[in-house]
Amino acid sequence: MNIDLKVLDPRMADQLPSYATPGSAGLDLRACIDQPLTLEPNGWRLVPTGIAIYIKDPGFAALILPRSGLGHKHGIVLGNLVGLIDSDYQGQLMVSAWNRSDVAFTLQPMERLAQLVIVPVVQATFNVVDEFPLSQRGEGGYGSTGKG
Ligand SMILES: O=c1ccn([C@H]2C[C@H](O)[C@@H](COP(=O)(O)OP(=O)(O)OP(=O)(O)O)O2)c(=O)[nH]1
Ligand SMILES: [Mg+2]
Repeated sequence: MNIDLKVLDPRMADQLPSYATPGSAGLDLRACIDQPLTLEPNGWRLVPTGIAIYIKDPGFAALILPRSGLGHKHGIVLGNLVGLIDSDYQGQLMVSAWNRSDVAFTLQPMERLAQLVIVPVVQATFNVVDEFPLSQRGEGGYGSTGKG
C-alpha cells in the first residue's frame, strides 16, 4: 500500500523509513533530535521523528512499537507502551521514549528508536442487546481455563 509521507526534517529525506528485509513488518523510526538526549533512569521524553504520514484509509492504522534490542538490552521502551496512529492523523509521528531501566541512556541524533507497523482495522458498530447467546466461555476469564 502507498501512504502519503511528509519530510518535516531535511535530515530524513535520504533515510526514509523502509523495510530492512523482504519479510520485515516494521519500519524503523529515527530520533530526529539536534543533540544527544539523555534519558535518566525512569525518565521519559517525547521524541520527534521528522516525518508525518497520512494513512487516510480508515481501514488501516499504524502502531509504534519498541525495538527489541533497545528494549531488552537498555530498557528503552515506550511511555505509552504502544503508540496508535489514527488514519486521519496528519501531525508529526512522535515517540514517547521511556527509560524503564535504572541506568541512564543517551539517545543519539538520528538513531533508530522505535518501529512503525501498518495494520488493518475494522471499525465496529454496536448492536445493543439484553442477553448474548451463550458461548462456551461465557463470562469466564482471568485464568478460568486453568494454568499451564
Ligand atoms: O505514540 C504515539 C501515539 C500517538 N501519536 C499521534 C497519532 C495519533 O493519531 C494521535 C492521537 O493519539 P491517541 O488517540 O493515542 O492520543 P489521545 O491521548 O487519545 O489524544 P487525542 O485526544 O488527540 O486522540 O497522536 C503519535 O504520534 N505517537
Ligand atoms: Mg485518542
